[in-house]
Amino acid sequence: MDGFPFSETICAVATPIGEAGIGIVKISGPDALTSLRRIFRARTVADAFASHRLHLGWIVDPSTDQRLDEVLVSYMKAPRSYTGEDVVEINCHSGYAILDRILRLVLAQGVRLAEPGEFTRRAFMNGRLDLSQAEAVVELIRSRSEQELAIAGRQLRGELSETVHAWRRRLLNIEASLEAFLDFPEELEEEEGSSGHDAVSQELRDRLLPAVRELASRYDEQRVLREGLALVLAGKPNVGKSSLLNALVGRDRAIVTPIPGTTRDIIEDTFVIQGICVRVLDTAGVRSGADTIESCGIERTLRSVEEADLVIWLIDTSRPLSCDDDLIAAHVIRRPHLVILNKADLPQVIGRKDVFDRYPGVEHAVSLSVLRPDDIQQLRETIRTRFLRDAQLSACPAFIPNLRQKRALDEAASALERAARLIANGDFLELVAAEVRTARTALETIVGIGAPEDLLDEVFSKFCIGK
Ligand SMILES: Nc1nc2c(c(=O)[nH]1)N(C=O)[C@@H](CNc1ccc(C(=O)N[C@@H](CCC(=O)O)C(=O)O)cc1)CN2
Ligand SMILES: Nc1nc2c(ncn2[C@@H]2O[C@H](COP(=O)(O)OP(=O)(O)OP(=O)(O)O)[C@@H](O)[C@H]2O)c(=O)[nH]1
Ligand SMILES: [Mg+2]
Repeated sequence: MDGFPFSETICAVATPIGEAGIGIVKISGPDALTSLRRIFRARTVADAFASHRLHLGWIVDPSTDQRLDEVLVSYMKAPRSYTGEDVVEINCHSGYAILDRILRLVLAQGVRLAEPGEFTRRAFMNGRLDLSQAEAVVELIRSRSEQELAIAGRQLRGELSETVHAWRRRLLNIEASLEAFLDFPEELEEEEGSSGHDAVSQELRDRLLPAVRELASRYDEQRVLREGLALVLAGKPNVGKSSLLNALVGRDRAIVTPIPGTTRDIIEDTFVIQGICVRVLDTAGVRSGADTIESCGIERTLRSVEEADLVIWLIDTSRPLSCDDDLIAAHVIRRPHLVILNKADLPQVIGRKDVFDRYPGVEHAVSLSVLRPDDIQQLRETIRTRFLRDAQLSACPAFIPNLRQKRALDEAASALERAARLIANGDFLELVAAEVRTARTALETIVGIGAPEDLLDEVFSKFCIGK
């Protein structure tokens, strides 16, 4: 990546590559307009390229003068653009060959291909958005549910940034007071007594610390709203796990056969219950004496059970319980779980009592047939009320930090705690000041102030090309 301010002009396809109504090739940097001029013939012969207007014309191959595609082009002159640089967008027809051809024509003008997230990284470097807003852009793109979208939207609008900036200003004020105490210790003692200390100590311990902690705690409490609920379907072979996956997501996602051991690997899909995303994992049936491939699958199943927010353990009630069920039970009971007594439509060999007697740790069991749509509807309702209610109730007012932000908040909280303790013990103010500074620096990484290169690399590597 070249130095700031950037001298290189970058380009990328900003839309999914494939057949679609329109595709966009985006160019940003000092040579954006010059490179466009070489490959664009406006329909009307106006030489001046008005900024923030759409221009209709043709993309032409300058070496052959062949017209390739009729396009609409926009030019956004610096600094009034997304990146803060000169930006050109070519709105062409979308298809593999045409997008590839236009992109290569742009590259041939001395423009280089953008790295993932590089447009947004430039926007960040030019002060168009801060780091938490840049992260919000990715999270907005990744959102699959109303809830995720709402959180990303709040972050993009700068809600987190405002909170962090307000805390930062207060910490800067505290640092200034501490400096003053250090420079004029006699004034502090004579005129203010220890009240100066008290004010600082109260501000740190009673106001800032609880606020920072509260925001950090939302990550653990409401992570499901941000990341979705990880739901794992587990059970012996042939109990109906894959049938349940298909029923929940409403399409034929996994292969279903009467042969036990059909699913060998983890199959993942998502569905949404009342605005909350549920990531559902169908797994290989657990049984002893399986072949090598199947055993690997079983190992994966047990691992995913450990990581699940909720495990649905399916039991086939038309067959007796066995030692394979005991093995599954041992893993499932330690996790939040729901037992499904499946195949209720068949003659029943075991009942609810058999399960509760054999596995005292089981908390909740529902009897149903995965083949009946009404039963699936009922199951969605059970998942919602039993496992998502808390999340939904507390959803509306609160912003929820992501993992990176939570770590920064934790770091700030620890430093604030140490600072408050030092000042209460009457320790050296230099030490207090150092902790306050540590807290401030941790908070600053959230919005990207003084963010080191590798942090930026990490954040922007999550972006797609063309963003
Ligand atoms: N065609 C297109 N659609 C798009 C984008 C884009 O880059 N191109 N966006 C890309 O993500 C999003 C819109 N976000 C944008 C945010 C800021 C600016 C922008 O030009 N900001 C200038 C102010 C412009 C003005 O003065 O009116 C600025 O911040 O200085 C443009 C798009 C979604 N849709
Ligand atoms: N009668 C009846 N058959 C069911 C029910 N649920 C699933 N089945 C049948 O049971 C068989 C096995 O279903 P799958 O969904 O493939 O079972 P699985 O648990 O994914 O099996 P493995 O992938 O082998 O672990 C299929 O023939 C399904 O049609 C049910 O509620 N009632
Ligand atoms: Mg299966």
